[in-house]
Amino acid sequence: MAPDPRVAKAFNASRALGIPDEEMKPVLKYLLKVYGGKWELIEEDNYRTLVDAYFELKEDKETEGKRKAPSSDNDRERPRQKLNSVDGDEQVLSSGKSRQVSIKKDTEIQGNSEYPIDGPCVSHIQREKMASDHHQKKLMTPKIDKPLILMPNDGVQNELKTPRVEKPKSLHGPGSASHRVSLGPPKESSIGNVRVKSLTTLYQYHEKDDTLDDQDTSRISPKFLSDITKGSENVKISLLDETGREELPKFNYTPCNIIYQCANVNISLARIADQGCCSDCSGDCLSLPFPCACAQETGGEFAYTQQGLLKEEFLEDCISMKNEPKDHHFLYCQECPLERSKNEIKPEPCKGHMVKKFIKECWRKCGCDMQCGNRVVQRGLTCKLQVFLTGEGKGWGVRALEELPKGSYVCEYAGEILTNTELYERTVRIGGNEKHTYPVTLDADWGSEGVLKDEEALCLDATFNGNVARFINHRCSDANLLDVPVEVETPDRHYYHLALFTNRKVKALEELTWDYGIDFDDHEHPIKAFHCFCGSAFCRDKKQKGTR
Ligand SMILES: C[S@@+](CC[C@H](N)C(=O)[O-])C[C@H]1O[C@@H](n2cnc3c(N)ncnc32)[C@H](O)[C@@H]1O
Repeated sequence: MAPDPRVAKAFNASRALGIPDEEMKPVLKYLLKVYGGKWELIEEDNYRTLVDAYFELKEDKETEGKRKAPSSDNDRERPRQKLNSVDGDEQVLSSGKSRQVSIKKDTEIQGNSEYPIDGPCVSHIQREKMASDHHQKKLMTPKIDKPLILMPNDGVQNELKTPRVEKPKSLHGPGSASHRVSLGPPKESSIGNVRVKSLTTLYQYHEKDDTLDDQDTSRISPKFLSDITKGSENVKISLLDETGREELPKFNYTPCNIIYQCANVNISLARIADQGCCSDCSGDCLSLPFPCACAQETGGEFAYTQQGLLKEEFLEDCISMKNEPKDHHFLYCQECPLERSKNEIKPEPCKGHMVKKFIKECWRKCGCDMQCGNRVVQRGLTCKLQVFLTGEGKGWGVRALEELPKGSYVCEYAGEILTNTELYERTVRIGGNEKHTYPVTLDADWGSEGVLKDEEALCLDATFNGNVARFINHRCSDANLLDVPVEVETPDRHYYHLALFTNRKVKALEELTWDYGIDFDDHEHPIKAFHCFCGSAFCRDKKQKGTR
C-alpha cells in the first residue's frame, strides 16, 4: 500500500531531527488515537506536538526502565510492551501512569483514522504525602540564562530534548551569543535543587533549506521542562514557552495543601463519626446496590460515575447555582472574617458567600479500597496537562494535551493554607513587588455557624508553594472548569479541597480556565484585582471591556 502522504511528511520532519521512522511510528499512532485522528493538531507548528510526545515518551520509558531493571527472565519479558520495543505484537504506550492505550504493532497508519479514546480510568497510586516534606524544599527556578532545560537532580542523566522543527519566527529576541546553536559539549551547572543544561548542543532544523545549522542566531529556542512536578504527581506536567523569552516561574511545586502556620485544620479519626463513614463497606462503594453513608452529603447518590466523571445532574446543579445565583444561594456571616481583615475595629456587614454543593469522598475510616469510585480527588491527577505561555497578557496558563470529557477531574487548587489575617499580612509585606497568584478563600461554609475565629477562616495561597492549578487563568462566566468543594479527611467545613472539574467537553490543547469569582468592583479587597484579559463576552472587568 502506498504510504499515506501525511504520514510520510511527519516522518520526514522527524527524520530531520535524527528520529528513526520505526521509533516515531508508535508515537504518531498514539497521537492520532488521542486526538481522534485530527491530523491538524499533529501537523501544527511543524509537528511540534509529535516531537514533544516522542521525547516525553522516550524519557518515560527510560525512567521506567531504570526503576524496573529486569532481574529475571520473566522480568525481561516486560519491557517488550513498552514504546520502542518492536518485537511484540502489541505496544502499550503509557500517557501518564494511570492511562494506557494499546496499539497493534503493525497496523497501518491511516490518514483519516478515527480511534476511540479511552475514558479516564482509575489510578492505583495512593497519594500519601507529608506536607512537611514540601515545606523544606526550595523555590524552583532562579534566574538562569536561556535557552535551557531543567532536569531533576536525581542523579539520572536525562537526555537532551526538544530540538524542535522551528518555523522562522518574527521574534528576533536577544539574538545574542547565548542563543547560538553550536555543536560543543553540553554545559551543565547546578542551581538550587535542579540541574541546568545549556541547550548549546541542540541542533535546529531549518525548514527553508533542510539543513542543520550551527550558526543561525535569529531564532529563539523554546524553553521546555518535561515535568514541573518533580515527580510528585501521578503524571508529568510539562512546561512550554515557545518564545523562549519568559522567565521561568519561581515557586515550589507541592501536590497537596500545606499549613503555613496558624490555620486550624484538625485532621483526626476521632472527629469522623461512625455514621459519617462506611466502615462496613469493602471494594468499590459505587457498585453497591444502595449507596453507602458517604453518599448522604450528595443526597444519597454518589457524585461520581463509574468512569470517574462528575455526574451530569450534580454538575448541572453546580453550574446553575453559579450562573443564576438566587438569594438562597448565599450565606451571610454574623461577623465576616473578610470584612474583619479589612477593618478589625468596625467591620462592615458581610457581603455574602455563595453556598456550594459539597462532595464527600470515602476516607481512612471507610472499609472500601483505594480504587473505590468515591475516591477521585484524593487519588490525584490523571489528565495530561501542560503549562504554557498564553501570549495574551495573562502570563502562563494550563492546557490539556488530550480531549477531556465533561465532568473530568482535572486537579485541585493546592497551596499554603493561611488564615485570612496571615494572607492580609503577607499581601502587605510583599506589596506590589511580587506577582500574586490570586488566593482562594475557603468560604463555602462561612455563615452557617456563629462567628468564625481567625484560625478557622482559611484560604489557599499558591504563590510560593502550589500545584499546577496555580497556573490556571481566570475567565469570567464561561470558563471550562468548575470548582467544587470536596470533603476528604475532615468533616470540618472550614477546610476542604477545592477540586476543578470540566463543565463541558474540552478539546485537546484548549486552555483550561476557571472563574475565580472576582468582584472587579471591590476596590477594598486585600488583593488588588488584575486587569482581566479573559476575552469572554461576559467579562466583568468593565475597564477592560472599554479597551478591548
Ligand atoms: C493563578 S495565577 C494564573 C497563572 C498566571 N497567569 C501566571 O503566569 O503565573 C493568577 C494570575 O494570573 C493572571 N491572570 C489570570 N487570569 C487572568 C486574566 N483573565 N486576565 C489577566 N490576567 C490574568 C493574574 O496576574 C492573576 O493574578
